[in-house]
Amino acid sequence: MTLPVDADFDVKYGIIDSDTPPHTELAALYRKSFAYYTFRVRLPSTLSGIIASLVKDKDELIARYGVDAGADIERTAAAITQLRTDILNNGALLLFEGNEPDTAQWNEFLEKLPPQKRSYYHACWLYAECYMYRKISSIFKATATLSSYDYFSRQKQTAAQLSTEAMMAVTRATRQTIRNSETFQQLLKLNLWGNRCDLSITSGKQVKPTGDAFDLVSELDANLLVDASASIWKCIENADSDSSIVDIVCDNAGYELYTDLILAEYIIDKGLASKVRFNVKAIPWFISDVMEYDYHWTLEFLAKHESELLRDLGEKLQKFTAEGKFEVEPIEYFWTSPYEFYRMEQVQPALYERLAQAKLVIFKGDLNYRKLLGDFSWNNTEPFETCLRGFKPSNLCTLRTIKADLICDLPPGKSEELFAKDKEWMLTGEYGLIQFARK
Ligand SMILES: O=P(O)(O)OC[C@@]1(O)O[C@H](CO)[C@@H](O)[C@@H]1O
Repeated sequence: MTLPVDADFDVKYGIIDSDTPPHTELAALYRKSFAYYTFRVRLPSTLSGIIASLVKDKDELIARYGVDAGADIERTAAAITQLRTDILNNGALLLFEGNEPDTAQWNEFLEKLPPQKRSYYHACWLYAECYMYRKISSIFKATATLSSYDYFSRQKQTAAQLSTEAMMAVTRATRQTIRNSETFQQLLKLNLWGNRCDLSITSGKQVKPTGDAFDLVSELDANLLVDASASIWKCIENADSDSSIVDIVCDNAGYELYTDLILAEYIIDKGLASKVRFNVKAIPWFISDVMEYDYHWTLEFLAKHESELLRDLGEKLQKFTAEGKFEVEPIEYFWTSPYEFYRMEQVQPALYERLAQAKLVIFKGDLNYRKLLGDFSWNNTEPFETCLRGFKPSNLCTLRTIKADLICDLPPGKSEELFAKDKEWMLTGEYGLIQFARK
């Protein structure tokens, strides 16, 4: 984390020169936090990337959306440049104006924030970062020609294409599997480490999965700091459960989504559930998050692949989707709201009740982890249950590679040991967690 040296900035915006204090909301207010680095460096770079690709793809966009798109591209690039400037100047989190389905919910949320906490550096990190992605979406939605354009789609598709080798190796290794705890735990871990390939952590730079995925899973066991995979197996193989549904709350497209599909295929093939539901994002989100279109694009990518192995897999998964064994859930704006999950029952009771139908809910990735823990600096040994603050619609687990400075449920001394080796160990995605909470 190389930070810009600008004492004036810190003085002007009241930045505190410390880590996030214990038991405090995470915020870019703390100079030594990852949130500060995110707002000073990562997000401005993400926005520059969007502007650059609008300029680069202008002709293609005009060919696709018509000549009026030319002016919309100019306006959009200007609005995103403004957003970047606002972030670099600790601007306010203003109310949204468009008539998108979630505008009222967002505005109600923003209006309830204390006025002194309604700016990028003073708001809770989770709120301010979600706000930025919602704001980008509103800029595109306000145009006549680009309102349905997914400005991250090319990056997501490239990520999938770059993963072909890894996909072939994993597909080959999983055509004949056994229904047992060991195999299930391996696939769960494969799925966990798939979360390393996220584009928002690199501000959009591609990450190519290399090496044999299953060898890597074994090698990475030492980096798995909490491993509740055996308890998750017990939960899912339990024949007494009334429910036969597993929910996956998805994170990234590309290789990670592929590993979600492989885990889901196993769950269906081995009769561990009759349906796997995929919960995807309503708007382009944290660069690489899965939207409904990405799900179908990925199945099509596999089904039309030159490799017979991937083609067979793609066709099988398309059939699962047509038969309702795999289901993409209807658009749900709660996932792209700023709310922590402990507030779901109150804010979006229908979603809470829907998750309660599942025998297991799998939360993927770092941002979902932040929402489970509520972007809060828990003590690193505090129990997962405590940190969920009562959120437990069903049995739930989290598969998260660690890319942000919050954590819980570690064995005493572990965090200190890792900090002694590398003071940035929480930011690299090299370490992972599989945590579980029984309903
Ligand atoms: O949810 P994901 O894809 O695993 O990670 C999202 C992420 O890159 O974005 C956040 C910061 O911008 C971090 O919490 C995390 O590193």
